[in-house]
Amino acid sequence: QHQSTLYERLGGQTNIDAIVENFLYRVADDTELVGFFANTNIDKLAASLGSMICDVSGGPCHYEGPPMDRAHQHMGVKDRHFNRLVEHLDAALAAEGVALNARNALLGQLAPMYGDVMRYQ
Ligand code: HEM
Repeated sequence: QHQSTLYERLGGQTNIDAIVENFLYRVADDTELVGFFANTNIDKLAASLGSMICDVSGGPCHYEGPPMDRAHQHMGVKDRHFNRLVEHLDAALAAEGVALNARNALLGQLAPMYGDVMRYQ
């Protein structure tokens, strides 16, 4: 049987880009989170997130943005913000047709970044 990579199970880059868009709309609609992104270039953020998801899912990308501790330093991120963001990502994955096992696999790749995201809060 064909062994598909997580990248393929996410639907490749076209669907990853749709997932990122869907996710960013959910964040924009969340009054607890949107303020963090007030000074962020959303097009650049979308490209960076798309590259990171491609990279960690085994796709043909290499994330070249800043490390997660520096990218999030001194934002005042709390656990509840982190959890909400993960919920929005899971909802975006589901809305773009990603199966439960692939959703959990991607979230499992991102969850270990918690320590880095929180390092300089
Ligand atoms: C595992 C969890 C997370 C991952 C994988 C992640 C990933 C990323 C990535 C790849 C970037 C782009 C970095 C760049 O290219 O400059 C970024 C930026 C950003 N993240 Fe996260 N993030 C996570 C959690 C969070 C949380 C919990 C918040 C706050 C609610 C947050 C808020 C932001 C903001 C505001 C930026 C933009 C910073 C700027 O304008 O330069 N992130 N994140």
